[in-house]
Amino acid sequence: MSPPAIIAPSILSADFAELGKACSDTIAQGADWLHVDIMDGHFVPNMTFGAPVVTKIRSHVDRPTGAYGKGTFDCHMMISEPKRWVRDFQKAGCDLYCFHYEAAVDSTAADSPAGTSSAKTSPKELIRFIHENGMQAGIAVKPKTSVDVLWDILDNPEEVERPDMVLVMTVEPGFGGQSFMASELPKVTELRKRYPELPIEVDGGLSEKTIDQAADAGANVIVAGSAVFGAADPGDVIKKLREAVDGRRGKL
Ligand SMILES: O=C(CO)[C@@H](O)[C@H](O)COP(=O)(O)O
Repeated sequence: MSPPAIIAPSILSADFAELGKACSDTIAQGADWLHVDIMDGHFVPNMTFGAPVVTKIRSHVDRPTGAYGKGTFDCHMMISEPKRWVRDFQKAGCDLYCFHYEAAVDSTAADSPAGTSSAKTSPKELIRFIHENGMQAGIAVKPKTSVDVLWDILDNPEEVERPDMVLVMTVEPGFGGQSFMASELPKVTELRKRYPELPIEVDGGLSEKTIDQAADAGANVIVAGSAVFGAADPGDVIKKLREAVDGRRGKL
């Protein structure tokens, strides 16, 4: 059976002037995780914030008691040098460090302090490094990246080098409020067929209007920014997203 729904509102759509309160309110309204979008202005054409802000908002939400637990900080690293920031984000309170496949394999990444450069770091090595630093590891793919690049990584016999979650982007990363790309769902279908128990996250354009398609494909970790933070009743939206996913468990 596919894993249960995990609803992870993206705080990119929250009021940044009240970010700590937005985080605690959203968890109180029924969210499981908080999806924390980290953008460097290089890997994506937008910037958000770094580890110091994560440290501050972390104190507004109780830490999860186990893997995938309530209060998980799911940090989506839209950055060119994912290895460089692993230790900083672990110290800041990140629980799940989700890097982009495209950034890990891009050997044109800028120079970094010794031992921290992402250049020539394979996804497998990076996953191992994230695990060694006490976090769960996620791997994300942009819309133009084929899901075929993931089979070798997911089938790795070395458990410490296998990701705990795959994130399939359903928009081009960089901004909230974009239209959902249903064209990305065959990736989710294929992942769910091969890995019945793998947490599969979808991110971008998820709402009450698009959740049924994503849930039918087999996604169980649902990121929603504008749909949650723009709602009159965020708790009701979170509940409906959860019902759509959990209603399909056992039928996929
Ligand atoms: O990673 C991103 C954007 O790059 C997302 O997390 C968005 O923040 C989701 O926002 P909505 O599409 O749900 O408004």
